Amino acid sequence: RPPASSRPNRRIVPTHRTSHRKSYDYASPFPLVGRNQHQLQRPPLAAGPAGTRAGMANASSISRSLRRSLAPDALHRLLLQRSRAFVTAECHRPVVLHKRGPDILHDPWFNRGTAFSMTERDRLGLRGLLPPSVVSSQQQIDRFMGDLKRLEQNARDGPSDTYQLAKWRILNRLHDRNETMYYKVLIDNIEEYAPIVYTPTVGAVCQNYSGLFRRPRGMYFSAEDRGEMMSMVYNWPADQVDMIVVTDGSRILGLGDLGVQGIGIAIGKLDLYVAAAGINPQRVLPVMIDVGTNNEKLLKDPLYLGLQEHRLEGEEYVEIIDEFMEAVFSRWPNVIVQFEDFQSKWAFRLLQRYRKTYRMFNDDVQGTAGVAIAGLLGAVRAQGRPMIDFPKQKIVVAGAGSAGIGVVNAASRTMARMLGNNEVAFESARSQFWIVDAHGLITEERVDIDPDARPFARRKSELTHQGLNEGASLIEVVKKVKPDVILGLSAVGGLFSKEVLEALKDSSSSRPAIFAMSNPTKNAECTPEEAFSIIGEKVVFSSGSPFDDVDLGDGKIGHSNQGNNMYLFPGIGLGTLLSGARIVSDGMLQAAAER
Ligand SMILES: NC(=O)C1=CN([C@@H]2O[C@H](COP(=O)(O)OP(=O)(O)OC[C@H]3O[C@@H](n4cnc5c(N)ncnc54)[C@H](O)[C@@H]3O)[C@@H](O)[C@H]2O)C=CC1
Ligand SMILES: CC(=O)C(=O)O
Ligand SMILES: [Mg+2]
Repeated sequence: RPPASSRPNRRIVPTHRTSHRKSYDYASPFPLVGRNQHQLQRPPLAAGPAGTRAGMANASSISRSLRRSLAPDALHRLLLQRSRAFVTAECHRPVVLHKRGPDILHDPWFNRGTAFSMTERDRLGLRGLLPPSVVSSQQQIDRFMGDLKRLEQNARDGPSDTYQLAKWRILNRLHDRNETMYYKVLIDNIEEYAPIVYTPTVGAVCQNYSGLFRRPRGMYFSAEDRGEMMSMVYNWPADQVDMIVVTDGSRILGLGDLGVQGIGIAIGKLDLYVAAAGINPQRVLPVMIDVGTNNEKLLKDPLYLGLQEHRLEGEEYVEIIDEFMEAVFSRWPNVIVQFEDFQSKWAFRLLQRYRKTYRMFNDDVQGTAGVAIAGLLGAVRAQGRPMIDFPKQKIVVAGAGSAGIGVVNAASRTMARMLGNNEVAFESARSQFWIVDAHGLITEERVDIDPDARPFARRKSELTHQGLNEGASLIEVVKKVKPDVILGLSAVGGLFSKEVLEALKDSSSSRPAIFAMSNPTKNAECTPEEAFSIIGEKVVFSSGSPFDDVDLGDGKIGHSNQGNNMYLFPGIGLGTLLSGARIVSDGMLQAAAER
């Protein structure tokens, strides 16, 4: 290792192979960081204070008699001059670096983080281990200072948000230092810290990721990496990877397109794989596929760490995902890939494209459905009815995206199975669902109906009988249908308004159920306080992000349950891994939900 005085400015030369070492002698015109850039980034030089290594080295380079004969300020000037000459000379000598890839990123002597140039990333085995954007050291400092200052400001959710982010940061730092200890803390306190490493705090983390970014975790594949992915996967240090959670950042929780910052959700989900399913932390890999972002704010943000261009679409997009899948399965043929928070149009298409070939599943479509079915069956039991009554439940679903349609698809199949698994059973099961999206009730009269929603569009004949029309509002639907359950996967906070909840009082169920499943907390369709205060203690309540139970007085508690795919995906991954299943089938998810 070089002397302390010269560390930050040394040029970095990979010498992991002897052949490289030979060719990189000091005289060679080494094409590393451009020399100019290197000099521009050099901090001002000064003699180290007496007593430090740098100071001692320089002081001892002046003879004792000269030191005695000089006035203190003259001696100081001379020291300064000599130390400059020394450091400047040192700066021009390349560092002989015996490390590659993550080892460099974890070494504070050599790590430059996002300031590593693309050529350095290629030479040092770092490609894919950092977000794609290359920033200057000044930008790195700006990001750090912004983050430091943010602690003093109120973030999106008010003061408590800042506090949660601070907790996340402390946990994250522990993860950087000692992963075993991190997971022990998480496992022993899972109820307390799941809301920090996962929803809701992970939402704020993703929103602020470019500011919070310190050390990269996971891999980044960008549109610029086309044709390189097969070799890039070998930059990951683990020979065995069991679980990958991949996102393209296009729909992070209910927060929309967060681009490269969505990596936070993949990290959070994998934390739960380790803490809840006992997957070896050395065998998990969070992945971000950066194909740009359509978030105008991020496109203009100088600190944004992803590609600052609009999202790729169409075949170009699919080719990138194809290349990624081929690359990871070629290096780790037994890996399981969980797709997470892809916007709905791609969630369904990619699931259909890969599900029969690769060990993969889509958590938002399939994991959410499994958890919702488990909750719906629990609600039947809470009504004191036998499970076989499930196909009689009337369910209104607000939201027809990947999650809403995923739930309706899978829940109707569960009903149909209970009814005999034939065509009549499917038709009967279908008619138990009313889907309302941003344009109201979806019926077969809907123009440009989404093909995934079409099978569940209400038939014209049913509409007259029910007194409903195409596009009917959620309130109208709840009033007319008197559902047993209203289930929100709309990402619209407060959608289950006072009027909707009042209408639910007329439910035909003895214990109507409300599943306000949208995340994070602010996007919940209603709070448990609202539900219990309007409908009363008989309501069964569950939400995507955790809420406290409600004190109903007289020693009664209104239980606030959590309905989140986190109760399912770790088990799906673990089960697939242990069973050696070649694909993740619908049957596996149904079985998991029923268990
Ligand atoms: N609790 C859980 O385990 C999970 C929760 N989610 C949450 O579900 C939400 C939606 O996710 P995606 O389906 O992927 O999103 P998406 O954006 O594809 O779908 C949202 C749907 O809500 C509809 N919508 C918008 N405004 C509406 C309104 N006023 N009334 C009724 N419907 C309205 C839209 O038309 C669209 O169909 C997100 O907030 C996400 O966090 C998603 C997966 C799992
Ligand atoms: C929980 C989850 O997967 C989501 O909100 O997208
Ligand atoms: Mg999700």
